[in-house]
Amino acid sequence: MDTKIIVALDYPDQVEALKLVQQLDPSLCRLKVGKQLFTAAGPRFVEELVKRGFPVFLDLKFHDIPTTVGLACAAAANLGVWMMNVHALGGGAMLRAARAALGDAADRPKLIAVTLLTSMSEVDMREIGLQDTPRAAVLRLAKLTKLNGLDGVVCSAQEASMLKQELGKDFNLVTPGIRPATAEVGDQHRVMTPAAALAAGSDYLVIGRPITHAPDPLAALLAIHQDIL
Ligand SMILES: O=C(O)c1cc(=O)[nH]c(=O)n1[C@@H]1O[C@H](COP(=O)(O)O)[C@@H](O)[C@H]1O
Repeated sequence: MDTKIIVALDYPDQVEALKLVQQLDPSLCRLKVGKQLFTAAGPRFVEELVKRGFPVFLDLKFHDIPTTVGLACAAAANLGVWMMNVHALGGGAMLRAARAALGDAADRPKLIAVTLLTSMSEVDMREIGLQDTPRAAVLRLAKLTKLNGLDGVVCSAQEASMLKQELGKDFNLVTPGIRPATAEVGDQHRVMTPAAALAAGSDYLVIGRPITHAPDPLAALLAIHQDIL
């Protein structure tokens, strides 16, 4: 099965992460390694997950000068990951450098750009000088991302139907901020349930705490699968 669920392995170290990974297999979910686990466990752990057959999304959200980001993307590709990301706010030159670093082989990693973090509200945007609405900012950054040859964006599911319509079905939409109806929202602002997110056009659902903080994470993952059948 080509699963659309990406479990965010937001754990303090590889021992904790492996407790969940050992219960999973690649037909159930893809795995995301983000800043916390990567900083603690390092690239060898990413390679271990790849070796176990999981498509791995390396979520380091690169945002730096174009040369640095290009070199970082090339290093990430060497780990054998399925997907990686950068911040669209890094600008066109940075996006082009990231994309160029991955080459054109059929099995290159997918490269996506974060538009506006799902934790950001309109109030947060004003604080950093962004004067438009979240939808307008996301659309603008997604267009910039597509123009520069990337494979898709990270956005909230609340923007998914607009982006599918504007940017076409082949442009991947990866949506965090996914909350089953009974889950706590936490620090996320622009959230949606798994079924609603898929109906809106999300290609992949990134889900962390509703699974990793559940008393039985595997049961929580299986319940989400049931929900979206
Ligand atoms: O790039 C991401 O994955 C990401 C982008 C974004 O805008 N918002 C967002 O929450 N994420 C990541 O998605 C995951 C969401 O986790 P939960 O909020 O626990 O489900 C975290 O690992 C975040 O780092």
